[in-house]
Amino acid sequence: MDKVLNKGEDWIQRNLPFCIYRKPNSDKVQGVFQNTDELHKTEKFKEEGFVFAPFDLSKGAILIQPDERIESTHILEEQKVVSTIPQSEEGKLFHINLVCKGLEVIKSGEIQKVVLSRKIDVQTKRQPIELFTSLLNSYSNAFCYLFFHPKIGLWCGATPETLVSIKQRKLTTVSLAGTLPIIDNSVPYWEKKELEEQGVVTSFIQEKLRPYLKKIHSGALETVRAGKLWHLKTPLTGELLPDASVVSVVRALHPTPAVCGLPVNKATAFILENEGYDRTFYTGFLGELNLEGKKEVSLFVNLRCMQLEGGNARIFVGGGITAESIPEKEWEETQNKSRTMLNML
Ligand SMILES: C=C(O[C@@H]1C=C(C(=O)O)C=C[C@H]1O)C(=O)O
Repeated sequence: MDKVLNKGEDWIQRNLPFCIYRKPNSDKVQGVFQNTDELHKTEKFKEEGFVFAPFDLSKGAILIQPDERIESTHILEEQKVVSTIPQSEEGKLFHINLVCKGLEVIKSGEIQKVVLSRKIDVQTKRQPIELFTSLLNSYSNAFCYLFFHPKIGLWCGATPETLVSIKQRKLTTVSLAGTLPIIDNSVPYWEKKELEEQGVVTSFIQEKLRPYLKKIHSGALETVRAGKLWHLKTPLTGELLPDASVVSVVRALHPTPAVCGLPVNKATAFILENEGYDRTFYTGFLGELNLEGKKEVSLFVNLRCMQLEGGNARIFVGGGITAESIPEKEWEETQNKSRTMLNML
């Protein structure tokens, strides 16, 4: 077995914290391993390590200290595993009611957009390293990871969404929203609803970043593939002003309306009151923090992910609700999104 995967396996056996991961379109698998089971947190994002932050950032972002770091090259293999797990209709009524409630608040004018989500519990016999290998082979353009901390749990995912990357003071992020299933590989026709929804996310990010950047450049709107789904994406770049800190940028961006809603405070309150479960680390973010002493970060939004516990896999899925949303379609969208992880089990 590959040395990074081997070490991950070893760290699970030894009950020690680590994250192994591969960045989008890279063949490099990297690992950050901590030698004690201490739970470290970061508030200022100035430390070196791997950060794993919850949706509710006030609960504190976890930091894995880079006591050991290794990397290797992963050669893609054809993915042979095809899931036999059927899609369940469980939770449909609750989710549809939740979307209807969201729509009422949107129609009252109090909220413009809210991202509503749910969890799906399924049994699996697959082992964490085996699952991570399947993610690597199936989702080459995603950020694939396997995270473990004995005091937090075991998570894995293949996210299509960058929160923010900062290299030599150059900032890169994306506005990602709008979802359609991939059918026959043909590029989809985007309706007004999706285009508007994604436009709102783009404007929010631009506004939020303006105080920290010299200039902000928006690239062309693209249709991108994430597993069996299409999304709309606008790349955004800029140069950080000399006094702009990483923590201020992260706090300005998180949570974006792609995972929370608008206005952020009201959408957050609606989510916490009505979703009926705790998102914990789903729609939080994760990634490299100042590794090798460089003031560089590479953070991704924790989407298309699941938490593994014993033989249970808890998959998390959600979607943006706006005035034009149709509850039944929103349910289907979460079903489609769940396939990204379900197909690995
Ligand atoms: C919330 C999720 O995805 C987010 C919501 C999207 C949407 O509403 O269309 C699209 C991509 C993500 O920004 C998820 O995958 O669970």
